[in-house]
Amino acid sequence: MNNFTFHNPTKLLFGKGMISHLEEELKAFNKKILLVYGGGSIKRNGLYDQVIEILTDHNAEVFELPGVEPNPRVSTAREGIEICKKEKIDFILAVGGGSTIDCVKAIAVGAKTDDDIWDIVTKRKPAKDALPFGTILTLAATGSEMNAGSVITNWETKEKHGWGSPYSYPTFSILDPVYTYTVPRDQTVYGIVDIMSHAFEHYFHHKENTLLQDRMVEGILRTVIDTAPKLLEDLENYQHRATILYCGTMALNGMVNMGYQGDWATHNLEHAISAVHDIPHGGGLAILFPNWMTHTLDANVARFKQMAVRVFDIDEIGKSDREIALEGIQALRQFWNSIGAPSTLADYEISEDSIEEMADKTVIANSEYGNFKKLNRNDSVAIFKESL
Ligand SMILES: NC(=O)c1ccc[n+]([C@@H]2O[C@H](COP(=O)([O-])OP(=O)(O)OC[C@H]3O[C@@H](n4cnc5c(N)ncnc54)[C@H](O)[C@@H]3O)[C@@H](O)[C@H]2O)c1
Repeated sequence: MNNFTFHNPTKLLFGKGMISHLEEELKAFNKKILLVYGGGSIKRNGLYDQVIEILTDHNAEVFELPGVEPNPRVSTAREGIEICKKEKIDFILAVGGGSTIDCVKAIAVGAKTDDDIWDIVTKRKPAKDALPFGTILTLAATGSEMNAGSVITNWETKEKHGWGSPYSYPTFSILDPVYTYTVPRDQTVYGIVDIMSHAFEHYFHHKENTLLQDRMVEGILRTVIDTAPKLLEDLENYQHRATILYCGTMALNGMVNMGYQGDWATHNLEHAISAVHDIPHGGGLAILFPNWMTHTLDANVARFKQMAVRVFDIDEIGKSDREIALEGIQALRQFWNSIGAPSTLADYEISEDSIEEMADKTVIANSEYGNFKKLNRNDSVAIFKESL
Protein backbone atom coordinates (compact mmCIF):
# COMPACT_ATOMS: atom_id res chain seq x y z
CA MET A 1 0.00 0.00 0.00
CA ASN A 2 1.00 3.64 -0.46
CA ASN A 3 1.74 6.16 2.27
CA PHE A 4 -1.41 7.99 3.26
CA THR A 5 -2.89 10.69 5.45
CA PHE A 6 -6.36 10.06 6.81
CA HIS A 7 -8.49 12.87 8.14
CA ASN A 8 -12.25 12.81 8.36
CA PRO A 9 -13.67 15.63 10.50
CA THR A 10 -17.35 14.62 10.34
CA LYS A 11 -18.91 13.76 13.69
CA LEU A 12 -21.29 10.85 13.33
CA LEU A 13 -24.35 10.49 15.58
CA PHE A 14 -25.88 7.10 14.82
CA GLY A 15 -29.02 5.41 16.12
CA LYS A 16 -32.64 5.74 17.14
CA GLY A 17 -33.48 9.09 18.69
CA MET A 18 -30.07 10.67 18.04
CA ILE A 19 -31.83 13.78 16.75
CA SER A 20 -32.05 14.74 20.41
CA HIS A 21 -28.41 15.89 19.98
CA LEU A 22 -29.23 18.30 17.17
CA GLU A 23 -29.61 21.39 19.34
CA GLU A 24 -26.36 20.66 21.15
CA GLU A 25 -24.53 20.34 17.83
CA LEU A 26 -25.96 23.65 16.60
CA LYS A 27 -24.72 25.57 19.65
CA ALA A 28 -21.31 26.13 18.06
CA PHE A 29 -22.84 28.20 15.25
CA ASN A 30 -24.77 31.42 14.84
CA LYS A 31 -28.49 31.17 14.39
CA LYS A 32 -29.35 32.01 10.80
CA ILE A 33 -29.96 28.56 9.39
CA LEU A 34 -30.82 27.46 5.87
CA LEU A 35 -32.83 24.24 5.96
CA VAL A 36 -32.49 22.30 2.70
CA TYR A 37 -34.57 19.26 1.77
CA GLY A 38 -35.93 17.31 -1.18
CA GLY A 39 -39.28 16.33 -2.55
CA GLY A 40 -41.27 16.37 0.67
CA SER A 41 -40.87 12.85 2.13
CA ILE A 42 -39.71 14.54 5.36
CA LYS A 43 -43.03 16.35 5.57
CA ARG A 44 -44.97 13.12 5.10
CA ASN A 45 -43.01 11.17 7.73
CA GLY A 46 -42.95 13.86 10.41
CA LEU A 47 -39.20 14.57 10.37
CA TYR A 48 -39.71 18.10 9.05
CA ASP A 49 -41.96 19.00 12.03
CA GLN A 50 -39.48 17.49 14.44
CA VAL A 51 -36.58 19.50 12.98
CA ILE A 52 -38.59 22.75 12.92
CA GLU A 53 -39.53 22.23 16.59
CA ILE A 54 -35.88 21.80 17.57
CA LEU A 55 -34.80 24.81 15.51
CA THR A 56 -37.59 26.89 17.10
CA ASP A 57 -36.50 25.84 20.60
CA HIS A 58 -32.99 26.89 19.55
CA ASN A 59 -34.32 30.36 18.61
CA ALA A 60 -32.94 29.89 15.14
CA GLU A 61 -33.96 32.13 12.27
CA VAL A 62 -34.87 29.53 9.66
CA PHE A 63 -34.81 29.95 5.88
CA GLU A 64 -35.86 27.08 3.63
CA LEU A 65 -34.82 25.63 0.30
CA PRO A 66 -37.17 22.75 -0.52
CA GLY A 67 -37.35 20.68 -3.69
CA VAL A 68 -33.79 19.50 -4.23
CA GLU A 69 -34.08 17.01 -7.10
CA PRO A 70 -32.70 13.47 -7.23
CA ASN A 71 -29.55 14.06 -9.33
CA PRO A 72 -29.41 17.60 -7.89
CA ARG A 73 -29.22 20.49 -10.31
CA VAL A 74 -26.67 23.28 -10.34
CA SER A 75 -29.59 25.69 -10.76
CA THR A 76 -30.92 24.62 -7.34
CA ALA A 77 -27.48 25.01 -5.79
CA ARG A 78 -27.30 28.52 -7.25
CA GLU A 79 -30.69 29.32 -5.66
CA GLY A 80 -29.35 28.20 -2.29
CA ILE A 81 -26.15 30.21 -2.74
CA GLU A 82 -28.21 33.32 -3.44
CA ILE A 83 -30.24 32.83 -0.25
CA CYS A 84 -27.05 32.33 1.78
CA LYS A 85 -25.49 35.51 0.45
CA LYS A 86 -28.64 37.64 0.67
CA GLU A 87 -29.65 36.49 4.14
CA LYS A 88 -26.12 36.09 5.52
CA ILE A 89 -26.74 32.48 6.51
CA ASP A 90 -24.49 31.08 9.27
CA PHE A 91 -25.18 27.36 8.95
CA ILE A 92 -26.87 24.99 6.51
CA LEU A 93 -28.81 21.91 7.56
CA ALA A 94 -29.41 19.24 4.92
CA VAL A 95 -32.27 16.85 5.65
CA GLY A 96 -32.56 14.09 3.05
CA GLY A 97 -30.66 11.64 0.90
CA GLY A 98 -27.42 11.99 -1.00
CA SER A 99 -28.90 14.43 -3.49
CA THR A 100 -29.88 16.93 -0.80
CA ILE A 101 -26.52 16.59 0.93
CA ASP A 102 -24.56 16.93 -2.32
CA CYS A 103 -26.54 20.05 -3.19
CA VAL A 104 -25.80 21.52 0.23
CA LYS A 105 -22.07 20.93 -0.29
CA ALA A 106 -22.27 22.99 -3.46
CA ILE A 107 -24.29 25.70 -1.69
CA ALA A 108 -21.86 25.80 1.25
CA VAL A 109 -18.82 26.24 -1.02
CA GLY A 110 -20.61 28.57 -3.46
CA ALA A 111 -21.77 30.84 -0.64
CA LYS A 112 -18.18 31.75 0.18
CA THR A 113 -16.99 32.80 -3.27
CA ASP A 114 -17.89 35.02 -6.20
CA ASP A 115 -16.94 32.21 -8.61
CA ASP A 116 -19.82 30.34 -10.21
CA ILE A 117 -20.30 26.97 -8.50
CA TRP A 118 -20.37 25.16 -11.86
CA ASP A 119 -16.75 26.30 -12.43
CA ILE A 120 -15.86 24.65 -9.12
CA VAL A 121 -17.82 21.47 -9.88
CA THR A 122 -16.05 21.19 -13.24
CA LYS A 123 -12.70 21.94 -11.57
CA ARG A 124 -12.00 25.10 -13.58
CA LYS A 125 -11.82 27.00 -10.26
CA PRO A 126 -10.80 25.72 -6.81
CA ALA A 127 -13.01 25.68 -3.71
CA LYS A 128 -11.50 28.04 -1.15
CA ASP A 129 -13.87 27.95 1.81
CA ALA A 130 -17.37 26.86 2.82
CA LEU A 131 -20.16 27.68 5.21
CA PRO A 132 -20.44 25.04 7.91
CA PHE A 133 -23.22 22.50 7.39
CA GLY A 134 -24.68 19.43 9.07
CA THR A 135 -26.87 16.64 7.77
CA ILE A 136 -29.77 14.47 8.84
CA LEU A 137 -29.67 11.49 6.52
CA THR A 138 -32.88 9.81 5.35
CA LEU A 139 -31.60 7.26 2.81
CA ALA A 140 -28.74 4.74 2.95
CA ALA A 141 -26.67 4.90 -0.23
CA THR A 142 -24.07 7.49 -1.06
CA GLY A 143 -21.88 7.97 2.01
CA SER A 144 -22.17 11.70 1.33
CA GLU A 145 -23.05 12.15 5.02
CA MET A 146 -19.41 11.44 5.92
CA ASN A 147 -17.33 12.37 2.91
CA ALA A 148 -16.36 15.50 1.01
CA GLY A 149 -17.73 14.39 -2.35
CA SER A 150 -20.70 15.78 -4.22
CA VAL A 151 -22.27 15.05 -7.60
CA ILE A 152 -24.05 17.87 -9.42
CA THR A 153 -25.96 17.88 -12.71
CA ASN A 154 -26.19 20.72 -15.20
CA TRP A 155 -29.41 20.06 -17.05
CA GLU A 156 -28.74 22.76 -19.66
CA THR A 157 -25.50 21.14 -20.83
CA LYS A 158 -26.56 17.59 -19.85
CA GLU A 159 -23.46 17.07 -17.72
CA LYS A 160 -23.12 15.37 -14.35
CA HIS A 161 -19.84 15.68 -12.47
CA GLY A 162 -18.43 14.56 -9.16
CA TRP A 163 -16.26 17.03 -7.26
CA GLY A 164 -15.03 17.49 -3.72
CA SER A 165 -12.92 19.74 -1.54
CA PRO A 166 -11.37 19.76 1.93
CA TYR A 167 -14.14 22.22 2.91
CA SER A 168 -17.11 20.06 1.99
CA TYR A 169 -17.23 17.59 4.85
CA PRO A 170 -20.35 17.88 7.02
CA THR A 171 -19.51 19.07 10.53
CA PHE A 172 -21.94 16.47 11.88
CA SER A 173 -24.34 13.88 10.49
CA ILE A 174 -27.28 12.38 12.32
CA LEU A 175 -28.16 8.87 11.12
CA ASP A 176 -31.32 7.40 12.56
CA PRO A 177 -32.33 4.16 10.80
CA VAL A 178 -35.98 4.93 11.61
CA TYR A 179 -35.86 7.85 9.13
CA THR A 180 -35.09 5.37 6.37
CA TYR A 181 -38.23 3.25 7.02
CA THR A 182 -40.23 5.23 4.46
CA VAL A 183 -37.70 4.78 1.65
CA PRO A 184 -39.70 2.83 -0.96
CA ARG A 185 -38.59 -0.62 -2.04
CA ASP A 186 -37.10 0.52 -5.38
CA GLN A 187 -35.07 3.32 -3.79
CA THR A 188 -33.92 0.89 -1.11
CA VAL A 189 -32.65 -1.41 -3.86
CA TYR A 190 -30.86 1.47 -5.62
CA GLY A 191 -29.20 2.36 -2.32
CA ILE A 192 -28.06 -1.22 -1.81
CA VAL A 193 -26.58 -1.28 -5.32
CA ASP A 194 -24.87 2.07 -4.74
CA ILE A 195 -23.28 0.89 -1.49
CA MET A 196 -22.02 -2.32 -3.13
CA SER A 197 -20.77 -0.32 -6.11
CA HIS A 198 -18.67 1.91 -3.86
CA ALA A 199 -17.15 -1.24 -2.40
CA PHE A 200 -16.42 -2.58 -5.89
CA GLU A 201 -14.91 0.72 -7.02
CA HIS A 202 -12.45 0.39 -4.14
CA TYR A 203 -11.82 -3.31 -4.64
CA PHE A 204 -10.49 -3.18 -8.20
CA HIS A 205 -6.91 -1.91 -8.01
CA HIS A 206 -3.46 -3.43 -8.53
CA LYS A 207 -1.76 -2.39 -5.29
CA GLU A 208 -0.17 -5.12 -3.22
CA ASN A 209 -0.44 -5.62 0.52
CA THR A 210 -3.90 -4.21 1.07
CA LEU A 211 -4.85 -7.18 3.22
CA LEU A 212 -6.95 -5.38 5.81
CA GLN A 213 -8.50 -3.04 3.23
CA ASP A 214 -9.57 -6.05 1.12
CA ARG A 215 -11.16 -7.76 4.10
CA MET A 216 -12.99 -4.59 5.14
CA VAL A 217 -14.42 -4.12 1.64
CA GLU A 218 -15.36 -7.81 1.43
CA GLY A 219 -16.95 -7.44 4.88
CA ILE A 220 -19.19 -4.64 3.65
CA LEU A 221 -20.16 -6.61 0.54
CA ARG A 222 -20.92 -9.83 2.45
CA THR A 223 -22.89 -7.92 5.07
CA VAL A 224 -25.00 -6.16 2.43
CA ILE A 225 -25.57 -9.41 0.50
CA ASP A 226 -26.69 -11.11 3.70
CA THR A 227 -28.90 -8.29 4.96
CA ALA A 228 -30.47 -6.85 1.79
CA PRO A 229 -32.95 -9.69 1.08
CA LYS A 230 -34.07 -9.68 4.74
CA LEU A 231 -34.56 -5.92 4.68
CA LEU A 232 -36.53 -6.06 1.43
CA GLU A 233 -38.91 -8.54 3.10
CA ASP A 234 -39.39 -6.20 6.05
CA LEU A 235 -38.74 -2.55 5.18
CA GLU A 236 -39.41 -1.31 8.71
CA ASN A 237 -36.98 -3.66 10.44
CA TYR A 238 -34.72 -1.50 12.63
CA GLN A 239 -31.76 -3.90 12.74
CA HIS A 240 -31.64 -4.38 8.97
CA ARG A 241 -32.12 -0.68 8.22
CA ALA A 242 -29.33 0.09 10.74
CA THR A 243 -26.96 -2.46 9.18
CA ILE A 244 -27.45 -1.13 5.67
CA LEU A 245 -27.19 2.48 6.86
CA TYR A 246 -23.87 1.79 8.59
CA CYS A 247 -22.59 -0.12 5.53
CA GLY A 248 -23.44 2.87 3.34
CA THR A 249 -21.42 5.26 5.47
CA MET A 250 -18.45 2.91 5.83
CA ALA A 251 -18.33 2.15 2.11
CA LEU A 252 -17.46 5.73 1.21
CA ASN A 253 -16.04 7.61 4.18
CA GLY A 254 -12.40 6.84 3.42
CA MET A 255 -11.97 4.15 6.08
CA VAL A 256 -11.63 1.13 3.80
CA ASN A 257 -9.53 2.63 1.03
CA MET A 258 -6.51 4.08 2.79
CA GLY A 259 -3.24 3.59 0.91
CA TYR A 260 -4.55 2.87 -2.57
CA GLN A 261 -6.75 4.32 -5.28
CA GLY A 262 -9.86 2.55 -6.51
CA ASP A 263 -11.15 2.49 -10.07
CA TRP A 264 -14.29 4.71 -10.48
CA ALA A 265 -14.79 4.12 -14.21
CA THR A 266 -18.27 2.70 -13.64
CA HIS A 267 -19.36 5.83 -11.77
CA ASN A 268 -18.08 7.89 -14.70
CA LEU A 269 -20.12 5.75 -17.10
CA GLU A 270 -23.21 6.03 -14.89
CA HIS A 271 -22.94 9.80 -14.60
CA ALA A 272 -23.02 9.92 -18.41
CA ILE A 273 -26.25 7.91 -18.47
CA SER A 274 -28.04 9.90 -15.80
CA ALA A 275 -26.83 13.22 -17.27
CA VAL A 276 -28.64 12.35 -20.48
CA HIS A 277 -31.59 10.33 -19.15
CA ASP A 278 -32.02 11.38 -15.48
CA ILE A 279 -32.30 7.80 -14.19
CA PRO A 280 -31.60 6.80 -10.56
CA HIS A 281 -27.87 6.50 -9.93
CA GLY A 282 -28.14 3.03 -8.33
CA GLY A 283 -30.25 1.77 -11.23
CA GLY A 284 -27.57 2.81 -13.70
CA LEU A 285 -24.82 1.21 -11.63
CA ALA A 286 -26.71 -2.10 -11.46
CA ILE A 287 -26.88 -2.19 -15.24
CA LEU A 288 -23.25 -1.25 -15.79
CA PHE A 289 -21.08 -2.83 -13.10
CA PRO A 290 -21.15 -6.50 -14.15
CA ASN A 291 -20.53 -5.39 -17.76
CA TRP A 292 -17.58 -3.25 -16.72
CA MET A 293 -16.26 -6.28 -14.83
CA THR A 294 -16.46 -8.58 -17.85
CA HIS A 295 -14.91 -5.85 -20.02
CA THR A 296 -11.91 -5.36 -17.72
CA LEU A 297 -11.53 -8.91 -16.37
CA ASP A 298 -8.24 -9.61 -18.13
CA ALA A 299 -6.56 -6.61 -16.51
CA ASN A 300 -6.22 -8.70 -13.33
CA VAL A 301 -8.00 -12.06 -13.30
CA ALA A 302 -6.63 -12.85 -9.83
CA ARG A 303 -8.45 -9.89 -8.35
CA PHE A 304 -11.77 -10.99 -9.83
CA LYS A 305 -11.14 -14.56 -8.69
CA GLN A 306 -10.54 -13.30 -5.16
CA MET A 307 -13.86 -11.45 -5.25
CA ALA A 308 -15.66 -14.53 -6.59
CA VAL A 309 -14.30 -16.79 -3.86
CA ARG A 310 -14.34 -14.46 -0.89
CA VAL A 311 -17.53 -12.51 -1.57
CA PHE A 312 -19.70 -14.96 -3.51
CA ASP A 313 -18.31 -18.29 -2.18
CA ILE A 314 -17.72 -19.63 -5.69
CA ASP A 315 -16.44 -23.19 -5.60
CA GLU A 316 -12.92 -23.31 -7.10
CA ILE A 317 -12.55 -27.03 -7.72
CA GLY A 318 -11.81 -28.07 -11.31
CA LYS A 319 -12.07 -24.55 -12.72
CA SER A 320 -9.57 -22.11 -14.19
CA ASP A 321 -9.06 -18.76 -12.48
CA ARG A 322 -10.90 -17.08 -15.34
CA GLU A 323 -13.89 -19.42 -15.00
CA ILE A 324 -14.07 -18.75 -11.26
CA ALA A 325 -13.84 -15.01 -11.88
CA LEU A 326 -16.63 -15.13 -14.47
CA GLU A 327 -18.83 -17.11 -12.09
CA GLY A 328 -18.30 -14.37 -9.51
CA ILE A 329 -19.48 -11.74 -11.97
CA GLN A 330 -22.52 -13.88 -12.84
CA ALA A 331 -23.24 -14.30 -9.12
CA LEU A 332 -23.28 -10.52 -8.73
CA ARG A 333 -25.73 -10.15 -11.63
CA GLN A 334 -27.92 -12.91 -10.16
CA PHE A 335 -27.88 -11.26 -6.74
CA TRP A 336 -28.92 -7.90 -8.14
CA ASN A 337 -31.61 -9.58 -10.27
CA SER A 338 -32.87 -11.38 -7.16
CA ILE A 339 -33.47 -8.09 -5.34
CA GLY A 340 -35.17 -6.50 -8.35
CA ALA A 341 -32.41 -4.19 -9.59
CA PRO A 342 -32.49 -3.26 -13.29
CA SER A 343 -30.09 -5.11 -15.58
CA THR A 344 -30.35 -3.48 -19.00
CA LEU A 345 -30.65 0.02 -20.42
CA ALA A 346 -33.90 -1.17 -21.98
CA ASP A 347 -35.32 -1.29 -18.42
CA TYR A 348 -35.24 2.53 -18.67
CA GLU A 349 -36.22 2.54 -22.34
CA ILE A 350 -32.74 3.71 -23.31
CA SER A 351 -31.86 2.49 -26.79
CA GLU A 352 -28.81 2.33 -29.01
CA ASP A 353 -29.72 5.79 -30.33
CA SER A 354 -28.19 7.61 -27.35
CA ILE A 355 -24.99 5.57 -26.99
CA GLU A 356 -22.82 8.05 -28.92
CA GLU A 357 -24.12 11.00 -26.88
CA MET A 358 -23.55 9.16 -23.61
CA ALA A 359 -20.09 8.00 -24.70
CA ASP A 360 -19.14 11.63 -25.43
CA LYS A 361 -19.99 12.48 -21.82
CA THR A 362 -17.62 9.83 -20.43
CA VAL A 363 -14.52 11.54 -21.83
CA ILE A 364 -13.44 15.13 -21.54
CA ALA A 365 -11.19 16.18 -24.45
CA ASN A 366 -10.71 12.52 -25.42
CA SER A 367 -9.13 11.77 -22.06
CA GLU A 368 -8.98 8.29 -20.56
CA TYR A 369 -10.69 7.35 -17.32
CA GLY A 370 -10.60 4.57 -14.71
CA ASN A 371 -7.62 3.54 -12.61
CA PHE A 372 -7.82 -0.28 -12.63
CA LYS A 373 -7.89 -0.26 -16.40
CA LYS A 374 -7.65 2.90 -18.46
CA LEU A 375 -10.73 3.18 -20.64
CA ASN A 376 -11.41 5.40 -23.61
CA ARG A 377 -14.45 6.40 -25.63
CA ASN A 378 -14.42 3.11 -27.57
CA ASP A 379 -14.60 1.22 -24.26
CA SER A 380 -17.57 3.39 -23.22
CA VAL A 381 -19.39 2.51 -26.43
CA ALA A 382 -18.61 -1.21 -25.97
CA ILE A 383 -19.84 -1.25 -22.34
CA PHE A 384 -23.00 0.69 -23.22
CA LYS A 385 -23.68 -1.75 -26.08
CA GLU A 386 -23.22 -4.68 -23.69
CA SER A 387 -25.76 -2.98 -21.42
CA LEU A 388 -28.55 -2.49 -23.96
N1 LIG B 1 -21.50 12.44 -2.57
C1 LIG B 1 -21.22 11.19 -2.80
O1 LIG B 1 -20.27 10.66 -2.25
C2 LIG B 1 -22.09 10.40 -3.73
C3 LIG B 1 -21.84 9.04 -3.91
C4 LIG B 1 -22.68 8.32 -4.75
C5 LIG B 1 -23.73 8.94 -5.40
N2 LIG B 1 -23.94 10.28 -5.21
C6 LIG B 1 -25.07 10.99 -5.87
O2 LIG B 1 -26.15 11.03 -4.94
C7 LIG B 1 -27.39 11.09 -5.66
C8 LIG B 1 -28.31 9.97 -5.19
O3 LIG B 1 -28.55 10.09 -3.83
P1 LIG B 1 -29.40 8.99 -3.04
O4 LIG B 1 -29.17 7.67 -3.64
O5 LIG B 1 -29.10 9.16 -1.60
O6 LIG B 1 -30.90 9.34 -3.36
P2 LIG B 1 -31.66 10.76 -3.44
O7 LIG B 1 -31.19 11.67 -2.39
O8 LIG B 1 -31.59 11.21 -4.86
O9 LIG B 1 -33.14 10.30 -3.10
C9 LIG B 1 -33.83 9.43 -3.96
C10 LIG B 1 -35.34 9.60 -3.76
O10 LIG B 1 -35.71 9.12 -2.48
C11 LIG B 1 -36.47 10.10 -1.79
N3 LIG B 1 -36.22 9.91 -0.35
C12 LIG B 1 -35.11 10.22 0.37
N4 LIG B 1 -35.28 9.84 1.64
C13 LIG B 1 -36.51 9.31 1.75
C14 LIG B 1 -37.27 8.73 2.83
N5 LIG B 1 -36.76 8.62 4.05
N6 LIG B 1 -38.51 8.28 2.56
C15 LIG B 1 -39.05 8.35 1.29
N7 LIG B 1 -38.39 8.88 0.26
C16 LIG B 1 -37.12 9.34 0.48
C17 LIG B 1 -35.98 11.42 -2.35
O11 LIG B 1 -36.93 12.44 -2.20
C18 LIG B 1 -35.78 11.06 -3.81
O12 LIG B 1 -36.99 11.12 -4.53
C19 LIG B 1 -27.05 10.95 -7.13
O13 LIG B 1 -26.99 12.24 -7.72
C20 LIG B 1 -25.66 10.33 -7.09
O14 LIG B 1 -24.91 10.60 -8.26
C21 LIG B 1 -23.16 11.00 -4.37
